[in-house]
Amino acid sequence: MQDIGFKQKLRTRVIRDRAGLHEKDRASAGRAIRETLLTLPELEMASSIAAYVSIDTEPDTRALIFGLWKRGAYVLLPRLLPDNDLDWATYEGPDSLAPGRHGLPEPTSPGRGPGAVKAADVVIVPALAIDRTGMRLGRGGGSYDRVLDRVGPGILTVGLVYDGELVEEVPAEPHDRRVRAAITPSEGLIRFD
Ligand SMILES: Nc1nc2c(c(=O)[nH]1)N(C=O)[C@@H](CNc1ccc(C(=O)N[C@@H](CCC(=O)O)C(=O)O)cc1)CN2
Ligand SMILES: Nc1ncnc2c1ncn2[C@@H]1O[C@H](COP(=O)(O)OP(=O)(O)OP(=O)(O)O)[C@@H](O)[C@H]1O
Repeated sequence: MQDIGFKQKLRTRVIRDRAGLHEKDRASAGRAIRETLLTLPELEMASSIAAYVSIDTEPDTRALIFGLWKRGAYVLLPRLLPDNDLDWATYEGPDSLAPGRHGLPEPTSPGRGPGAVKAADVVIVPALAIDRTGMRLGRGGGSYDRVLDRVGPGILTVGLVYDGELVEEVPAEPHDRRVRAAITPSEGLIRFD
């Protein structure tokens, strides 16, 4: 119970700190993260990649998604379902997104079901904070805990955070799932196992 309060405090702190960032910080963080990802061997070899379209103050992922698609990868993007689970559909270019629930930019192509993420070779995950064991704090819908549960053991799951969001400890509840790596703009890729 104490952990739930701590989780909410950490979430509020990160969201407040992110609100102080400027558009250029978001863009430059996105650029650094994209550079790291586009040159990562696992990404270069991946034929199918699950990603997400950045919103608000998240590090920008649009150029990353476009870059992956341009080089011929099959990019899966989430669609938020009523129970906060995620459906997956393919990115078909910048004009193939439209606002869904909460105004999230979502793919307009047909949904392939929550299980479709199992076909991804790499899964790129949003996060507010990640600790050095890979424990991750999200928005609180539990969407990605379900996603990470479905993904096989050999698949790279990577959370994208700003510098300073790689923290000492993210409090964990039993349903929480770890990512195998994180990327920060300054440190690049950090693997946890
Ligand atoms: N870019 C991005 N896409 C994502 C996620 C994410 O964290 N980032 N998600 C990660 O799981 C899922 C969407 N989850 C979301 C859940 C709530 C809100 C949201 O803004 N909700 C309220 C504010 C808070 C609230 O009332 O609870 C709102 O509409 O204002 C947005 C996304 C899937 N897609
Ligand atoms: N496998 C699951 N099936 C259904 N509900 C789940 C599952 N895992 C977690 N949840 C629910 O979702 C909520 C998750 O809260 P938590 O604070 O852990 O989310 P989060 O990991 O920070 O968010 P997200 O993964 O959406 O970014 C809890 O209320 C939990 O009961």
